[in-house]
Amino acid sequence: MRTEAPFRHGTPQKTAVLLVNLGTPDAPDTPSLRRYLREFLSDPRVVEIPRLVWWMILNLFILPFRPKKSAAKYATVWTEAGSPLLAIGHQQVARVCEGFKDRRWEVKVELAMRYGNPSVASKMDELRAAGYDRVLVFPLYPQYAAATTASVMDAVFQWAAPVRNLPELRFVKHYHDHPAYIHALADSVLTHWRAKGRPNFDGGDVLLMSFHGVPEFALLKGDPYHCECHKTGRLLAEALGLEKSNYRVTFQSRFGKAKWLEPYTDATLKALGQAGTKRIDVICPGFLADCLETLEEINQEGREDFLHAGGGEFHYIACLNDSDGAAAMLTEIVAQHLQGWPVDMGYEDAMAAELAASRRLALAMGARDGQST
Ligand SMILES: C=CC1=C(C)c2cc3[nH]c(cc4nc(cc5[nH]c(cc1n2)c(C)c5CCC(=O)O)C(CCC(=O)O)=C4C)c(C)c3C=C
Ligand SMILES: [Fe+2]
Ligand SMILES: [Fe+2]
Repeated sequence: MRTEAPFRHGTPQKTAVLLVNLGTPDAPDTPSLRRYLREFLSDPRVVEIPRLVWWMILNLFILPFRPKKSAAKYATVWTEAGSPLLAIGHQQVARVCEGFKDRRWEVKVELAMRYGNPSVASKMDELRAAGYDRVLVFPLYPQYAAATTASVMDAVFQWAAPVRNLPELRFVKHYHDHPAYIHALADSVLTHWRAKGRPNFDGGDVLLMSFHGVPEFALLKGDPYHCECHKTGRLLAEALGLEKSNYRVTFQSRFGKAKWLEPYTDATLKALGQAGTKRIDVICPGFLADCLETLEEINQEGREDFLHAGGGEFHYIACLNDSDGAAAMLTEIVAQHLQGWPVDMGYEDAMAAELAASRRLALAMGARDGQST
């Protein structure tokens, strides 16, 4: 148990939300990748192989080779603001803060990464030191998986173990079928179709929904991830008015030799290309933010697989990122989970927020009027 500051009576009740995503290396270079992959792949939630056997495989066969290859891939998607996953995460935090201001809510929003920086423990420490006595932990994965969502929960419990005076804690488990999530996804597809034209589904075009894979044994051992991905796929197809033959649900990013959830995205892309499919649109609904797995694996490698195999047009539909749909959805889901916790601003802050909101509205209307002339 750690030594803590003495308890004080009468401290105001404050609420915080911690958005958590997977994590990313600090830089697209081999040492950073080795550090990141060591932490990520040492998590027993991620690789469920007996520890001693896995320790040998990881240290003898993976960490000497994979970091260099992965660093080269990260370099192709790295931006001036750093890793896309982290940079977009910060934008998402800003959008949720805006959403709260509009609701006249005073809720602190922070971002943490399950692996790498900023760590879950460092953010929980900061929140506790600043007196946040209620924390909603929101793993940003729409579909629950032990390898991702439960691992975020583990990180919070590990942080909590030596703490005496714990904050109240809540967790979002998943939102794979939340109407605001499905609506945001459908809206992003429709926006893409408005800009690029709607695929000719009667002519065999396909909307491919690619989710990150997990080993097949996870499904057999009771992990709901596979079912939740399929439910998201079905609800998105319904929202778009698609027939079953118009879309596919596939799984990407296979790691290691075991059988993973099928059908695999890369094999499907090649098969669709070989079948002479004229156009496919690819969306990755399981990723809230664009990252290596979407920008490199799908939009670069997947595109090449499809076109090389003889496919026609390849369209990549970006993740929800910091879109209005993502902002509305995140704010809505957080609001539902904060019920009963103190969130309201004091009078003066509420007035300032009112002013800022009317300024934003005036600016938006000005921009709209400017566009239409
Ligand atoms: C969206 C959900 C994710 C699940 C489920 C998931 C499971 C999972 N992943 C690996 C191995 C790797 N994943 C890597 C990158 C990566 N994975 C996710 C998301 C899920 N992973 C994201 C968002 C990212 C990208 C992070 C970024 O910085 O952009 C990597 C690292 C990259 C590489 O070296 O290829 C590995 C390795 C396993 C083993 C697993 C489930 C059991
Ligand atoms: Fe992954
Ligand atoms: Fe299933």
